[in-house]
Amino acid sequence: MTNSEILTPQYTPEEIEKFNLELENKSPQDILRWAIDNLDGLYQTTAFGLTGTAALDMISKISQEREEIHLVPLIFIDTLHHFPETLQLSQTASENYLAELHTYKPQGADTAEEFAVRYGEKLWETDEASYDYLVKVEPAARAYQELGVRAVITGRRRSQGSDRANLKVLEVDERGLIKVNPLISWGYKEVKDYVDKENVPYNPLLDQGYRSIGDVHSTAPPDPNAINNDAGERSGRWQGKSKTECGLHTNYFEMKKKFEEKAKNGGQ
Ligand SMILES: Nc1ncnc2c1ncn2[C@@H]1O[C@H](COP(=O)(O)OS(=O)(=O)O)[C@@H](OP(=O)(O)O)[C@H]1O
Repeated sequence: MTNSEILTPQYTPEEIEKFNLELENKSPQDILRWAIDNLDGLYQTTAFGLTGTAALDMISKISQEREEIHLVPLIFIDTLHHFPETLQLSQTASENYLAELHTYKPQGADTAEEFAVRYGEKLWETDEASYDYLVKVEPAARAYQELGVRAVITGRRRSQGSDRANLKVLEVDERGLIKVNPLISWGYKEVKDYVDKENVPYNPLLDQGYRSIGDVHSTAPPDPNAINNDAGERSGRWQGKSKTECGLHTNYFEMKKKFEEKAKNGGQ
């Protein structure tokens, strides 16, 4: 762990707890207004999932009501294994909303082929933890450091279940990074209704039955019975495995330590 990876706190734990009590019953828009007004170094980290695009639209409307041009800048981690539809949406959505987009990729690879040459074929099958570290965790940490990120808006919601069921509006991670979850209390249908009503651009794969969209090799449409059912929203991810998170929202220092120890032992 290097000291430069630990952020100076913006608020004490007691203040964060107090803000959480105040924000718990607020609308996503009010949570976003609060975040924009009260957090330094604020970015939106998004894979352009339905929740993230809804939040982007809300931020754009807040900027309009305040007659401000600048939106919260976006961070997209291009794992090199996304669907073409997701990559296209990252371009069209950021351009439509005039939002500054910072795209980060794994170190030393620009394409899936280059990634395979450098780190091994189908690394997600042979060493999933190292894959997660290389494609998401390390690029995100690099983005946070290079851009001076101190707080991020995420698209996680309680209704997505598993580890997310007990989310708080504000969380402070092990680095001191503040994570804001503005749509925390919305279900899938509420998000979709908002997106439809406000004509928010969304991933066309949703119209083919997909719900939660990550890498091509670990994403499938959920069972049709789970469609529009909150519990099933993320059931198309990592099918047949107990895994429910990609590492981005897991303890950073633990992920990094495991990866570095493995690398030192020649990947064993
Ligand atoms: N590749 C990438 N780049 C930037 N940010 C990302 C990425 N993957 C996940 N996220 C952030 O995590 C939110 C939840 O994503 P998912 O439900 O797809 O789960 S997972 O993180 O992939 O496990 C997701 O919400 P959305 O904004 O709705 O995409 C983001 O805030």
